[in-house]
Amino acid sequence: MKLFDLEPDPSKNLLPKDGMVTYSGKLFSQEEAAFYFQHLMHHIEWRNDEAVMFGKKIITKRKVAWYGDAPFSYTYSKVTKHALLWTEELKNLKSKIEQESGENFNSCLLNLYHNGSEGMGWHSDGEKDLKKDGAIASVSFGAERKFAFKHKKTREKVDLNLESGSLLIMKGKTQTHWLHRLPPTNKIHSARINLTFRTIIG
Ligand SMILES: O=C(O)CCC(=O)C(=O)O
Ligand SMILES: [Fe+2]
Repeated sequence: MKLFDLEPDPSKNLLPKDGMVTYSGKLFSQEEAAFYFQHLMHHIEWRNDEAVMFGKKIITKRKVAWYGDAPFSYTYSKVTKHALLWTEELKNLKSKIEQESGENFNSCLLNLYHNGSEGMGWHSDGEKDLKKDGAIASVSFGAERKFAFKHKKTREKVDLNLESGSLLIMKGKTQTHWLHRLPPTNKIHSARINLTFRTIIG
């Protein structure tokens, strides 16, 4: 019997309804997480993200990169991007996440937040290029940040902390009924890298 609820339980749904979010906690040791953080920081082709907001093209401070099985084109924040082909390390990460989640992925969006001033606003990942109700696996390395969900109708909120080396999975109707965000904070002065493994349909 588990006496204390300190360990994350990957079979527990964190959402009260209308979707499924599970948190596996730290899947990677501190050494592995440090290795991947450094490796990704230096070897990923990071670019400032372009988005269209209120009809104007803006460039975000956050950096992004997009990798996959094939040079897919993908429309995100109203701008079309093309995937680069997997690196060895990304392939290794993908197979570990596939084993752990029992899901398959064919692409990955990476985000680099240089410090707490950079975040991502409320959104859901329901773009038409994504498999409908497909699982999205989110892996974090570096600074621990808060992550939040908000129900689109009832406005109920669910928050959690995403630790370095951790895995979060969103699936089922989550993107239909819930928004999520990475809130900015003035308490964090170091970088975080996030990878979201996804399934693109051609
Ligand atoms: O950085 C994160 O944890 C989430 C990123 C995200 O929501 C996205 O890329 O769609
Ligand atoms: Fe997202």
